[in-house]
Amino acid sequence: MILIAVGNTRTLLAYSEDGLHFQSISVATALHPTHILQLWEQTRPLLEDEDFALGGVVPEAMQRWRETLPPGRLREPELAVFQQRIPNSYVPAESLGFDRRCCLLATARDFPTQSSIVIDMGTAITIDLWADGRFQGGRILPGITMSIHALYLGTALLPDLELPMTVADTGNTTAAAIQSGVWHMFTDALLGAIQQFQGLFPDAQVLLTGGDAPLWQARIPGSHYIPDLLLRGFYGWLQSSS
Ligand SMILES: Nc1ncnc2c1ncn2[C@@H]1O[C@H](COP(=O)(O)OP(=O)(O)O)[C@@H](O)[C@H]1O
Ligand SMILES: CC(C)(COP(=O)(O)O)[C@@H](O)C(=O)NCCC(=O)O
Ligand SMILES: [K+]
Repeated sequence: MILIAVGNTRTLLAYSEDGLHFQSISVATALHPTHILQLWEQTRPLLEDEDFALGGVVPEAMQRWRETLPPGRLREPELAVFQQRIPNSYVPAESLGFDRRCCLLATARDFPTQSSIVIDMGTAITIDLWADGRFQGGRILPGITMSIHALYLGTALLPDLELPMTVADTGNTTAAAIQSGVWHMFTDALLGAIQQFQGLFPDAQVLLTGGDAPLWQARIPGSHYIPDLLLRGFYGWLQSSS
């Protein structure tokens, strides 16, 4: 079975035999599924009767996948299984993002009794709290690239910068000032959320994932970077669905 996880920027295709180790590729979500499958075949040939599992947070891109893949070969994970595994008060229940669900499922399975703060640094950033055997709720922030781009779009004179950034406490060029502002905004927002959540649940560990997580890990003391957290949760979700 090939897992397809559609994020706002990147789509992951992955194969695993044990749910812990993944062969995967990350491609632009904007590409057509036919093109993405061609790229996948450079990693691992598709079987004649290959099964697929689809989840994501971009309805239009997911619809393209449904139209491209043979109907009998496509599974989508069930909300009821998530609701049973992850008690929560999110309303409406179905609105919680697929990526957040997957990360919570993997966290709850690996650390059922320990509190965890799950930070997913993707197109947007989510900070979700697993504690006392339930999803306690979380925060949604703009992502790093999106924030830098928003300064460019909303002003006449600010340039569009690319990651990674070099950062000073005080910037003495426009670029350095933007980098300093964005960097400190996120460092302070993440450290502040961690401090508040650990005030509620002192045993809470910090798990980091998502495309921008490697850039930030060094700034978050004691955090654990888990690159495949979403895929691990997605895989486990499908196993318990069948
Ligand atoms: N090749 C790449 N293309 C675009 N963004 C990338 C790439 N590599 C890393 N990134 C960074 O990763 C972020 C997207 O992270 P990801 O977890 O893939 O997002 P999503 O799940 O929202 O699609 C972007 O904001 C960008 O800063
Ligand atoms: C918050 C998100 C945009 C993050 O997605 P990403 O940036 O990683 O692609 C996504 O989880 C989403 O669209 N969620 C739906 C709303 C919610 O979770 O409440
Ligand atoms: K994500």
